[in-house]
Amino acid sequence: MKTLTGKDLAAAIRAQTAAEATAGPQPRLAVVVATADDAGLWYVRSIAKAAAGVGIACDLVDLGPDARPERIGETLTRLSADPNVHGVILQTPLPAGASAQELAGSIDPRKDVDGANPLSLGRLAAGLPAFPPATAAAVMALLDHYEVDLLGRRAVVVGRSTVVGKPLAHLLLDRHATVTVCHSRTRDLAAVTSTAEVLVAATGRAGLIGPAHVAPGAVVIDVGTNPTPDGGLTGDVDFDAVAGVAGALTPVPGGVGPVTTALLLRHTARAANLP
Ligand SMILES: NC(=O)C1=CN([C@@H]2O[C@H](COP(=O)(O)OP(=O)(O)OC[C@H]3O[C@@H](n4cnc5c(N)ncnc54)[C@H](OP(=O)(O)O)[C@@H]3O)[C@@H](O)[C@H]2O)C=CC1
Ligand SMILES: Nc1nc(=O)c2c([nH]1)NC[C@@H]1CN(c3ccc(C(=O)N[C@@H](CCC(=O)O)C(=O)O)cc3)C=[N+]21
Repeated sequence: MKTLTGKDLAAAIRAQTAAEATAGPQPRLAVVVATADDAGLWYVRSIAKAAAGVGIACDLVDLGPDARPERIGETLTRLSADPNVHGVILQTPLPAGASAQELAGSIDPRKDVDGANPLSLGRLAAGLPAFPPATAAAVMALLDHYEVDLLGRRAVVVGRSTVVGKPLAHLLLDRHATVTVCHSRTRDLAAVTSTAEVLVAATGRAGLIGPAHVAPGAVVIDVGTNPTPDGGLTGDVDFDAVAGVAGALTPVPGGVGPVTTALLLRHTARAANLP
């Protein structure tokens, strides 16, 4: 079994991004936050740190956990109109009553570096240029980096969220995989997932995917980042058990996560260089 780590790939993407970011005017990413959620704030801090490392300016726009949806929408509109800002993301979770999907409609698609605007998802589905969500792009980057063949292969995605499952299904389809998307209402999940040559888990359910879910030799990508009681992080895949069946498997931490952050920054540098 091969462990598909993301750390070296992320470092390579960051190095390339640093070169792109320093070639022209400094790219600027605005991160809009309206949460007190620990995981959300951890991710925001890690974005800020990584941005500093590649020469991208990162503005945290903290509206507080009680921000009203109108204020969040106005902020996204203002940042989208600001010529000094090249990338805009809205961190989740949001205050009760605020819809991330609805609000992300206020992010200019040209600055939508995490593919959150429904227009971006529509363009992706239509095969038009758009930034895919960084996480979905990270899964593709890992598959490409490890030269996993997709043409005509059976790919199964577990999870149908707008952030991961749905956009990823489109990206895999574009690469000519035969794609099946599973979710919480899927009957006999293991029967479906065990047909996959490429299996992606993005459910937020620690250990959901066990050896019975995986075909011998399959490539398994674990998107899940689930907090453990001891303050650590674990995936949706039972790593040790599945390692005995899979041909290749991404670890958590050290798999999709670092590549996600690196690609968010790459998207920001590219947004700054759009004609
Ligand atoms: N590493 C990274 O960069 C990132 C990691 N993540 C992680 O990925 C995971 C998924 O995130 P996200 O997509 O936002 O989560 P959501 O909660 O939005 O979606 C989860 C999806 O999994 C499905 N699901 C839940 N339970 C089951 C089950 N028992 N069997 C089959 N399907 C199930 C849900 O089905 P239904 O639609 O029916 O409810 C839903 O489609 C989380 O752990 C998150 O932290 C997310 C983004 C980035
Ligand atoms: N619209 C949206 N886009 C996201 O990209 C998004 C989101 N919503 N909601 C929350 C999740 C979570 N997320 C992570 C990204 C990187 C790591 C990461 O780099 N983790 C390190 C480990 C960190 C540790 O060890 O604590 C790793 O996996 O190696 C984790 C989690 C992005 N998310």
